[in-house]
Amino acid sequence: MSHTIVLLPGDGIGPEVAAAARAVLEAVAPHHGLSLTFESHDIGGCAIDAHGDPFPEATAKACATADAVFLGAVGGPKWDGGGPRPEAGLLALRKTLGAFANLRPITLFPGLEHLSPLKEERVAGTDMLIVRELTGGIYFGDKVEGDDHASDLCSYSRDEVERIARIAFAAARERKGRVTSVDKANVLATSRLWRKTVVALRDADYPDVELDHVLVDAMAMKLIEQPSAFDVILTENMFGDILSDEASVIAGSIGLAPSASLSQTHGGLYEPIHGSAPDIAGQGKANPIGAMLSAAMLLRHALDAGGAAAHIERAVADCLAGGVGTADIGGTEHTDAVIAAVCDRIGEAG
Ligand SMILES: NC(=O)c1ccc[n+]([C@@H]2O[C@H](COP(=O)([O-])OP(=O)(O)OC[C@H]3O[C@@H](n4cnc5c(N)ncnc54)[C@H](O)[C@@H]3O)[C@@H](O)[C@H]2O)c1
Ligand SMILES: CC(C)[C@H](C(=O)O)[C@@H](O)C(=O)O
Ligand SMILES: [Mg+2]
Repeated sequence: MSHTIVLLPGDGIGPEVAAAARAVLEAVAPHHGLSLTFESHDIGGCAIDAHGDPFPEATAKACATADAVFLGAVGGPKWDGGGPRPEAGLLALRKTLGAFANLRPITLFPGLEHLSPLKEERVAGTDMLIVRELTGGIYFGDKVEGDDHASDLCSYSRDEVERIARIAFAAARERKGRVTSVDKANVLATSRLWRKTVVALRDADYPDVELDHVLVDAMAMKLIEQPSAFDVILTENMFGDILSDEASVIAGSIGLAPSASLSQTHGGLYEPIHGSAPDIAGQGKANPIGAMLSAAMLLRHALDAGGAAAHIERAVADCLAGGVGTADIGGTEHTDAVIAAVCDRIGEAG
């Protein structure tokens, strides 16, 4: 049986890293008896330019029927001057797929400890999973946008909190058994509902999982103070967005960080956590590793192909340990050379 993967390269470095995801998927597939079919569609700024819409109907249809969707990145200064926003296309995609559970693993690769802005002894042992709620909160509440006044409503229901918390508790059981829930319960009503719901769920269904709560401002500090203290970090949409960029740099570079956005009704959406990086687009400087590791997450979560996922992850780790890399991780290679090195390694280790 062939699996259909929709590629949404998007804008800026999006096409460069989407090519990396496709390359590793094509390299690994024959070793694991997988047959993959790829389709590419427009989203974001390029879709505004071509169709006047950041999330065209044809893209929505293709994504809905695909086994999984891979997205490069959207956005850029070209579309910042008013009119439709590229980012609206990504938010509509996440909502349409019901991709509520955004998993952002932050792993320190052996041999890359020196890249962290933190001292090596402080960063050693860092291995955390950020579980970010992705289809609720302030991103999706009612908006008022006027010249003299604007507002964004932040709203969460108990059900929305419970379903993302279940993902975090289940993940913790497969890891070190600890969840840190991050909120702003000293100020926000949504955070107080969040905390109450998370505590009740843990007590009822996950009493074996250790749970603590940290306010988001303190969390921004603690991540830097002691990143290795954390196992699973559970948080709402906007806090997760911010903390995951911070955490990615602790492990060396935002270019290394992958993500999976899981749905109850679809195979999910897979994307590196970085953006379209207009400052380096088209120069061969984009680190493709986050995209490749997102492709591995796609294999594991959407296609139940854990062996193929681990095959990509081993090839990536071997190449990084061997000093292959783009400038953001201290290397000298062009994006395409990193892609070629990882694909060669996949072939050798087949
Ligand atoms: N998922 C997405 O599509 C997504 C995510 C974040 C930002 N964005 C959009 O991207 C645009 C640019 O946003 P930004 O500059 O704040 O964030 P960004 O993540 O694009 O870039 C931040 C910094 O990280 C660097 N960087 C990012 N990815 C890299 C990679 N793979 N390799 C090497 N360096 C990398 C960039 O060069 C830049 O210096 C905005 O329009 C924003 O809305 C999109
Ligand atoms: C582009 C933007 C809508 C997006 C987000 O905030 O979710 C991005 O920052 C991310 O982290 O995927
Ligand atoms: Mg972000």
